Amino acid sequence: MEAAQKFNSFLQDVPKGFLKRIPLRLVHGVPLRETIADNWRKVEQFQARPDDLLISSYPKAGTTWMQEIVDLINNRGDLVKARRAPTHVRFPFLEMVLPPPVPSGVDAVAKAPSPRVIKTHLPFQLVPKSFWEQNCKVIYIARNPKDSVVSFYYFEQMFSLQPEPGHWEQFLQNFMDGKLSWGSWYQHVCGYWDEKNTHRMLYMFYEDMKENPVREIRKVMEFLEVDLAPDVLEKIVHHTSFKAMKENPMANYSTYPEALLNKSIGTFMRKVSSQSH
Ligand SMILES: Nc1ncnc2c1ncn2[C@@H]1O[C@H](COP(=O)(O)OS(=O)(=O)O)[C@@H](OP(=O)(O)O)[C@H]1O
Repeated sequence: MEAAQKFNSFLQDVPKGFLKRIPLRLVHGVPLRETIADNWRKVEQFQARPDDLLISSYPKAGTTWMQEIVDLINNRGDLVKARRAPTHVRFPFLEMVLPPPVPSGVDAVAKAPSPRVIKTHLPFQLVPKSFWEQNCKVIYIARNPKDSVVSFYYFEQMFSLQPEPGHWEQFLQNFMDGKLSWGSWYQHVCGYWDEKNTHRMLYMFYEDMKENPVREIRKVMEFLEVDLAPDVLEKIVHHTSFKAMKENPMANYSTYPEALLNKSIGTFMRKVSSQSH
């Protein structure tokens, strides 16, 4: 909890006026928040280490869910260790830029001890080259576009730095045109799919994880080369269920600063949609 308090306390020093919705700017043809675009050189030049694990997805595809699964696997099902800090503190978000003095994602990764588990929403072509040079493992999660865009729409209303989502019809059109943050859903999921056999990549589907979590978590264990007893696997399945994570303040973003995530509008984990079963 201490780490979360530190993260939140940074925001008390943020000058007024920094907490506002930020327009997007193209970075190599991909729309990103201007603050991310301004910091782009640092992201591009990021130096990965061979034992870094990258967890990547288009926004709202189940990144947080995968982060929790990976953390519990890495900690052999130890709940106390997995609850040492909230998601956003446990896993630095590579391209994230929050108002100063909050450290950027690149700076947070640099401070994290190895082996590092790093989050990104960058499309394949924007992932820093060093990840591939170092032959890092990557877990990619894809979710169907309908649920992704609905989830994104609600999230954009809550997250105070993202552009105003506006009316649903326009938001949906922007999604289909690849004009939302992190670009085209289609190019995102296809970009990683096309490269999945040329890199150490595990390509996962949100819907498969819902359908059969035991089977899918086993895949992640194999990929991470961790063998766990059946009862530990069962424990991980239980603690990474939607219900358990929604009730876990270290996994449900309820500790995220109110100034950034307006929780009076909704919750990070909304509900399990019908398509997701
Ligand atoms: N355990 C579990 N089971 C099923 N679904 C889960 C789980 N954990 C997170 N979620 C849902 O994933 C959505 C958030 O996706 P991300 O974590 O990728 O969001 S983010 O882009 O990193 O902000 C968001 O989807 P919606 O509820 O549809 O908005 C979360 O509820």
